[in-house]
Amino acid sequence: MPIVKNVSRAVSQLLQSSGCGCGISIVPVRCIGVSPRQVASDASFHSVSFSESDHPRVLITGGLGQLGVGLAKLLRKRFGKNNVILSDIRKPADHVFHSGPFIYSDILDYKNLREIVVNNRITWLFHYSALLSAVGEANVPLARAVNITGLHNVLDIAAEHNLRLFVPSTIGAFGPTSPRDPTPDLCIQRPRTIYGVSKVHAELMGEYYHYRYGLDFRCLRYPGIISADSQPGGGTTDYAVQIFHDAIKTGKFQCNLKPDTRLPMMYIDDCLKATLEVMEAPAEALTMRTYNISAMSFTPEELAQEVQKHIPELQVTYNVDEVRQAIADSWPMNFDDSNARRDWGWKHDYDLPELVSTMFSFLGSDSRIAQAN
Ligand SMILES: NC(=O)C1=CN([C@@H]2O[C@H](COP(=O)(O)OP(=O)(O)OC[C@H]3O[C@@H](n4cnc5c(N)ncnc54)[C@H](O)[C@@H]3O)[C@@H](O)[C@H]2O)C=CC1
Ligand SMILES: CC(=O)[C@H](N)C(=O)O
Repeated sequence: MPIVKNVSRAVSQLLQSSGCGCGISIVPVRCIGVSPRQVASDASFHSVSFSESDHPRVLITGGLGQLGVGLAKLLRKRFGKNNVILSDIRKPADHVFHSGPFIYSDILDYKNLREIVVNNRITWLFHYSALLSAVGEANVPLARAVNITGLHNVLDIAAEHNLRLFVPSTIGAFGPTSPRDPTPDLCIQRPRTIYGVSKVHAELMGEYYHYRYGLDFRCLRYPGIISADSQPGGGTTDYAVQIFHDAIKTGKFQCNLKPDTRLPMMYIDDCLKATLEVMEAPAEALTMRTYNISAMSFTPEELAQEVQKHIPELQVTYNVDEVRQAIADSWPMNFDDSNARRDWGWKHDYDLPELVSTMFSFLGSDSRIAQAN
């Protein structure tokens, strides 16, 4: 009890003091009573620290989705295979399992997550677990648990163990009352999906932990991400990946959004590059902790026209999914990422033509419909 009283006193002193509390290390609420920070400072398990020149020890949560395996590949190239641990609640494919360390981790299991961080001396955490926009609307209680309760676990563990924490946000963190063309970093955010609400919550909680506890929180709002070797996990922008597979396999594509629905999009290599860059950026360069990043913006019709330059026989029809269409109609059409470009030199490499030709060279023009017939 005396410890709790002392911490409470410290908290109330901080609350009464002016300013943001940057640099003042106060334990997050959950740690009161159980935090290793209350163990004597010479406790050996907590005394290991890494110098600036050492590689970070990385954990990726939700790493078996569309983005995590590619992120692990990039980070392993940079920091060494064994310094990057992929985790998820799903069973990894053989090639993923054999490509580097993998561990089971359910982000809703706080103690297990903490154990993984401690036992593996994790210093950087990329928190990718989430339910995306369309699957989130189909299962709101699960989306609320994973995207909000799971985030709370991650934030507390990251603050408790002084981790550098990356949490992706999304164009879906904006809503119908946000300016949509373009959408700046700071504006009204009233999303109407559980996904969007949970991501605004993540942005705000991460920034709060940064100012309140000194957590090194970094966040990028990703556009819809397009990748060739991984499937999207149930979002509104999934059509922009599916069109390539269907064009190659059948020469026909049925789009679930209207032809003129404009959304910001990005090739996965640009997305992962930005993620590593913002994590490596010196803290002094970051005037904000949550940034929009942008590359291109297109409609299904414009994407189909670009794809038809490679597969002219592609037939596109439209069968609108009302849920996805309503979501898309409330999201940004163009994303203003000028702050990211100014602060840490963000620059994308792929515009629409490069994206489409890269997707086809990756997916293999050998398997084109023309040859399948
Ligand atoms: N892919 C995209 O277009 C975009 C993605 N993002 C964000 O990037 C992150 C990664 O996205 P994706 O890889 O596309 O997502 P995804 O839906 O493909 O993968 C999410 C992963 O989270 C895992 N997961 C679910 N419940 C879990 C739990 N209780 N514990 C641990 N893991 C759990 C799933 O098994 C899945 O492998 C997400 O936070 C997403 O919101 C943001 C904007 C765009
Ligand atoms: C843009 C995203 O966050 C995701 N791809 C989705 O469509 O839900």
